[in-house]
Amino acid sequence: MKDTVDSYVTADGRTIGPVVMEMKNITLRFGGVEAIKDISFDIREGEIRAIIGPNGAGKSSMLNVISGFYVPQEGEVWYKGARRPAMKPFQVAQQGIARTFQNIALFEGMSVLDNVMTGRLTHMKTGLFAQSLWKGAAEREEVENREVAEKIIDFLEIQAIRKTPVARLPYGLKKRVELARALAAEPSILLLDEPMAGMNVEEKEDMSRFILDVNDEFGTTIALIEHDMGVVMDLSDRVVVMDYGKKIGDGTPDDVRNNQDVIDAYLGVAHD
Ligand SMILES: Nc1ncnc2c1ncn2[C@@H]1O[C@H](COP(=O)(O)OP(=O)(O)OP(=O)(O)O)[C@@H](O)[C@H]1O
Repeated sequence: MKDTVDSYVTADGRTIGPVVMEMKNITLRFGGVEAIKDISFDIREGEIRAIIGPNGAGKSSMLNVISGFYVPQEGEVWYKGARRPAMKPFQVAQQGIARTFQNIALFEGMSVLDNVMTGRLTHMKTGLFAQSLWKGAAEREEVENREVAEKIIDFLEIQAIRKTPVARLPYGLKKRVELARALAAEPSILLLDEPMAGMNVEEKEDMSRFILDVNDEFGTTIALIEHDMGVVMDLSDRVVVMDYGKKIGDGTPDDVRNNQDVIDAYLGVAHD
């Protein structure tokens, strides 16, 4: 039912809209290695969609296809009802798709606020030339960008460290700053690359809460990849499971939890 209806309301009262992104028969090779083998799935507006799988399953490769870092040899990416041509990552970002990275990619010497401001770059219309001609527009833009950045900093409860250089922050907070920077782009789809990796239990709980709050408050569609099946089950509306580059499960957390192929993959049952 959920695959065909335009929109539906979840048990916790959130509205999940129609399909916003569709991966159709994606195959990605690195030389002789097929990292993704003929995988199709979709992402609906407003949902939290997880892609999970054991080590080497192809999750990062898939996230990199969505964000434009890799162009698949076969298959199509459809976004907002149109086939997306091969694009550079910055063009994908301009289309409203923001991401975080597994190995935090922040400017360590810059303050939290300045890092979050870099997330506004895709929104900056006034180039250097225009700025020199028309200072007023550039100033207005700066004020607007700062307001968005400050709102997100408040929302993610990192006001107290807004002036602190990122290098001085513990790992869990750096991950939160990275989330803030991605959100500053006001994305339609937010891609999270193993947002809970390397975190302790408390930090994982915090991150889960912020992901849920972002989705609820801003209505942001979220697609995340995660190694650990447990942490995403409570968080996600639907889950794609990959193993050895193939899709072995796709559905609600309960669907995939009861899927024998998924159970085998996580228990390390031998493959043909
Ligand atoms: N740039 C690359 N060049 C060559 N092979 C690659 C490259 N990136 C990934 N692979 C291979 O593609 C397969 C899928 O890797 P990928 O990193 O997408 O899996 P993953 O599910 O994200 O793994 P992990 O959970 O360990 O991060 C692996 O066999 C990997 O060795």
